[in-house]
Amino acid sequence: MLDNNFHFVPPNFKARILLIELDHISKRYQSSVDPVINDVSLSIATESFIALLGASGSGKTTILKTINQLIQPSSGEIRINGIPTSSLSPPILRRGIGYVFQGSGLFPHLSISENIGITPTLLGWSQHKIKQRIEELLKMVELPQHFESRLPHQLSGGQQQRVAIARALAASPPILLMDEPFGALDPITRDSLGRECRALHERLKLTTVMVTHDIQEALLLADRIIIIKAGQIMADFPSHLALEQTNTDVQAMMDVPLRQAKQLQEMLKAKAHE
Ligand SMILES: Nc1ncnc2c1ncn2[C@@H]1O[C@H](COP(=O)(O)OP(=O)(O)OP(=O)(O)O)[C@@H](O)[C@H]1O
Repeated sequence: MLDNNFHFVPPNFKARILLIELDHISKRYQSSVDPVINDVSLSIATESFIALLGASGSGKTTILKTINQLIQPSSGEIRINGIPTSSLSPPILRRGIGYVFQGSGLFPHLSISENIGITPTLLGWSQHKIKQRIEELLKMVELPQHFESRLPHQLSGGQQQRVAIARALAASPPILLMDEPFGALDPITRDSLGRECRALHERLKLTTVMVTHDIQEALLLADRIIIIKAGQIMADFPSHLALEQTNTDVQAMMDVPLRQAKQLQEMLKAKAHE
C-alpha cells in the first residue's frame, strides 16, 4: 500500500496519452450466475469526455464504479497513468476522482455547504479555505451564495444536481465520473445543465466518464461513445462518426434521435396545415 502523501496523478500526467485503462475487467456478484461485466477492456485518454451508453441493466454503473473502487472487479486490472488502482487505498484514489451519483446522492441532513465541503473536510483543509472553495464552487455551478445554508430538499432537482457536481469537483480532481447525472430532470434543465457540464469539462480540462441511456445526450455531450450490451462493449466510436457506423444495431440506435426529430417536424407541419 502506498503512503498517504502519494499522488496517483503525477504532475506531468497531461504529457501522457493514456490516463485510465480498464484491462480485461469482469464482475460477478455472489448472487449472480453470469458475470454482469464480462472482459471489458478500455483505454480513456486524458481530457476526453466518454459516454457509456446502454439499456438499463447492461452494466454501465458497474463499470463506472470499478474505476474508483466503489465496486471491486472479480478479475482484471484498472490502471491510472500506469498505476494499478488496487495498489491505492480507496480514499487516496477518490481524492483524484469526483463522482456524481445517480439521483443527486446528496446527504439529506447536511446543508448545501456541508455537502460540498465533505471531501475538503476529510482532507483536513482549514475552515477558511473550505469556505472560500464553497463560494467558488457555488459560483462555478451558477447557484446563489445564500443556498449554502439550505438543506437539499429545499432545492429543485436541477439545483441539487448542480450541488452534486460542485461536491464532486470540490478537491479539483482531474477525473469526473457521472452516473446518469441528468436523468431525473425535465428536458429543458437537462439540456442546459448538460451543456454547462460540457463547458466545465473543457474549462477545467477534466477527463469525464458519463453513464447515460440517452442517445441524444451521449451524442451531444461526449467525444466518444461506448455502447454496453449485456456487460460487454458492443461498439466504441468517436461521436462525430456516429452516422458512419456499419454495425446495424448501432445504426438503428443512432438513427433514433434523428428519426424522432424528423417525425416531430413533419407532424407539426402537417398539424399546422390542418
Ligand atoms: N449488488 C448487486 N448484486 C447483484 N447483482 C447486481 C448488483 N448490482 C447490480 N447488479 C446487477 O448487475 C447488472 C448490471 O447493473 P448496473 O447497475 O451496472 O446496470 P446499468 O446499465 O447501470 O443499469 P441502469 O441504467 O438501470 O442503472 C444488473 O442485472 C443488476 O441487477
